[in-house]
Amino acid sequence: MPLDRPPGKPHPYSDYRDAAGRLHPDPDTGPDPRPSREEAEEAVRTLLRWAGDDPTREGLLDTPKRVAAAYEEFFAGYAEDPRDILMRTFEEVEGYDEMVVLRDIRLESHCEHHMVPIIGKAHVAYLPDSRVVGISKLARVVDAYAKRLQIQETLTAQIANTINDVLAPKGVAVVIEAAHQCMTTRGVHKPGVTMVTSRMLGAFRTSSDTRREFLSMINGGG
Ligand SMILES: Nc1nc2c(ncn2[C@@H]2O[C@H](COP(=O)(O)OP(=O)(O)OP(=O)(O)O)[C@@H](O)[C@H]2O)c(=O)[nH]1
Ligand SMILES: [Zn+2]
Repeated sequence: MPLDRPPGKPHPYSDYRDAAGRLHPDPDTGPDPRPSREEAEEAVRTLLRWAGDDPTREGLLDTPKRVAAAYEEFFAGYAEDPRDILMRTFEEVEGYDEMVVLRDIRLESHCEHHMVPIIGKAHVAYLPDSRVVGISKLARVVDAYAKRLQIQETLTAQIANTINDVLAPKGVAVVIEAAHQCMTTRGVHKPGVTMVTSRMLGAFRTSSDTRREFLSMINGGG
């Protein structure tokens, strides 16, 4: 069955969908299969040699295995469909039309330019219309997108757009504040710099009162 994959994304496993919109069941055996674990470990040995070390010395023998396991954690988001996370538990509610805000969600991601950590926090809010989700699901959506190679702008927009699409709320707001290790431990070497990005949709975009209420809540005023 032909799989619909957005252009310019070589291995976003969670975006492999069949014609019915279902995720491809197994990216390891599907078309354009994922490299094997052995190939990944061999690539780590190559990088170790390139860095100037000896992958056969005792301290490095298990390193390729550890790095592959760490990559499974860092990039677990490719195997997740953030839309499913939200669809699993949404409920219809009546009578609650106030803002729901989850602030200070720990964020761990990796920059797509240098593959080094982006560490910070995300604040997510929505104004329910008829659907609400278990709040942990908002944090899971943040993780599902964060555990991929990212730039912060894309990450921010993906989280907001997904919540907007699935919950169809009156509005969504996402703010991310993060430090990029590619700016602290290499390159320009500027520790203490925080990048702040936001995406406001619906009422958060059109109503300055709503936006202000959200910003005051994430700044500790709520
Ligand atoms: N807009 C944006 N830029 C990012 C993000 N993460 C890293 N960058 C920047 O991406 C840019 C990549 O620039 P290049 O000139 O291609 O790479 P580079 O030579 O390694 O750049 P330097 O970091 O300046 O040494 C750098 O300016 C990074 O600071 C992000 O999330 N958003
Ligand atoms: Zn970077």
